[in-house]
Amino acid sequence: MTTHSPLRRRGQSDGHSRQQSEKSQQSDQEEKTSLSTVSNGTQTPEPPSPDDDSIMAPNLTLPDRSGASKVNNLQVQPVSAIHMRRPSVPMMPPFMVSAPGKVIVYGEHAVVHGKAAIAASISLRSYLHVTFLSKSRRTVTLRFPDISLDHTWNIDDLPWAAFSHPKKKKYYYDLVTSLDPDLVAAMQPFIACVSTKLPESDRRIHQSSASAFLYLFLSLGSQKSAPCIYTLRSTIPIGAGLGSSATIAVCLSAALLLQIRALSGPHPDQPPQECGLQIERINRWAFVGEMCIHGNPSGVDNTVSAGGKAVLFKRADYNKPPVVIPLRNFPELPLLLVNTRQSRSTATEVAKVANLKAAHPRITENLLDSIDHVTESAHDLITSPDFDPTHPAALQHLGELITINHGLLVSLGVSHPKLERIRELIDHTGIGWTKLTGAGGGGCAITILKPQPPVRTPPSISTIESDEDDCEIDSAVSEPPTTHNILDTLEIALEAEGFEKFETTLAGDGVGVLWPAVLHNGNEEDGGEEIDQEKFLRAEGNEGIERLVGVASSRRRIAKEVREGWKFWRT
Ligand SMILES: Nc1ncnc2c1ncn2[C@@H]1O[C@H](COP(=O)(O)OP(=O)(O)O)[C@@H](O)[C@H]1O
Ligand SMILES: C[C@@](O)(CCOP(=O)(O)O)CC(=O)O
Repeated sequence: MTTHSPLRRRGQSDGHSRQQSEKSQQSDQEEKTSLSTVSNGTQTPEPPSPDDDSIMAPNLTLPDRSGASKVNNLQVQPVSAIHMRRPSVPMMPPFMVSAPGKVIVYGEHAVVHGKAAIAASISLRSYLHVTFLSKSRRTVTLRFPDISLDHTWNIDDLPWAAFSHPKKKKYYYDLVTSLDPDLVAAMQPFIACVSTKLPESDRRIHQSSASAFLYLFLSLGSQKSAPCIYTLRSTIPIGAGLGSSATIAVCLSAALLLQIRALSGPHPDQPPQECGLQIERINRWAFVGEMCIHGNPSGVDNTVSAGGKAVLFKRADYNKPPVVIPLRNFPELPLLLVNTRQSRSTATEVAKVANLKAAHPRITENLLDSIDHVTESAHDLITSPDFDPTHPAALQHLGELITINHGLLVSLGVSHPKLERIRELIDHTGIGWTKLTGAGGGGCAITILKPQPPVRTPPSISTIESDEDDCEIDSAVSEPPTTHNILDTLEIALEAEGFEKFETTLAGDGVGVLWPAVLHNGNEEDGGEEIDQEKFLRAEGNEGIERLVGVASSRRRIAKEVREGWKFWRT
């Protein structure tokens, strides 16, 4: 099948959309730049027109409204098959977007006290698949199997009047920094009916994801919005400090903005400045989605998720927006991420540090200052003109800062026995430098991996007891170990203690687009493998998701290599 402008309907020309006439009314410079890029005919997707009877859709059974998580009995007709029968009918094939999670590499907690922090994207990602339905459906469905959410609204019932009222209407180019209480109230009945039969805690999770979607859908769409199914799956553990909620918000923002043709590209030769504008627009609306889930987010998670790479983040004055400086030179370092599976509350951990500061002001302030120096040192190195991330001394420097930062966080009292146990297991292998990431008190630890296998023979991990004195070196290991087999052994040890290990990279791409949802996996029929909703839902676990739609090329070792089909805005 063709991959050229698949969503452009017959008879439509560039630059005559509803959005473009809206655009002509606004005045800010950012929009003027963008307007010209859209009308330049970049591959900006076209939305379906509700008046266009020619739009065909996959033949989906009606979604289950019971809130059950099971995959419905979907009968998705391959787009190419429909094409063959009715070549003259324009099609609305599904498309996908994807956004990465994040880790705080240096500076958590200190950042709460006005110091800088560095956060970077990771290669664990959320993937959103958008399936178009025939216009007669008039429904929009959220299908989020990770949290067992499956809910359908009738588009015509939604509170469009409230959201399109001239005093309330926000456009895709607007900067929205707070949720409008009247709009939240208008939306509330449609959120209250989501997953009503579930226990309170689960219902809250469902309803916060649903409200992020609905607020964006009602703000960016119109009553004429295309009936669609939004299916989301993620390889990011939820609530482990990896910014899972921000990835949902970024995916929804990007998908909805693409559907209303408010974005240009992405395409490989798009100028970086133009790419930056698209990312900024996605990020603005992702922040709105984050506010629906979190109330008062700092904005760092959605910024890293939308733009990828890394940022220096600082909020000296809580009455002003944070300072966010992109770190384009941040190296794509290999990273080991271990989830303690110990739930924690960010608020509790932040309060611990505040209490320590009240009890020991000078000492705590010195610890926070030292963390600031750690972040500053990493920042100075990364931004120095002769920085070479492949140079062992540079990596050693960044690694040592990781170790120092962890020690300072321990002193602040925000580690946890499980985090210390993970650090102990990893330190004994000598494969890298480990610290807790995020709030601590549970959550995740990160290890920046050394490029070469360690020269010394590591201990057999099973012999590492919690007490350091009991550690024994297993001299039976005769072959020099490779990083690969150390990691395999480590995985077994970590899993045996209930931890979850992920191998990922730091500072990769931000939001990505797969338009249409077709991938070239080497084993497909002519033109690529179509990713329909059914296939996407059937992919087993994180590995299945990565194998089916993952952005990383199997030859990922080559920096920046992504799977053919996925496109990114790169600045
Ligand atoms: N895979 C997912 N599917 C649907 N919703 C998700 C998913 N991941 C995260 N969310 C939403 O984000 C919320 C988690 O946010 P939070 O507790 O801040 O964790 P994190 O630190 O991972 O962002 C969930 O309650 C849910 O509303
Ligand atoms: C402890 C803190 O610095 C980071 C918390 O990160 P997370 O909630 O674990 O992703 C708090 C904050 O920056 O808001």
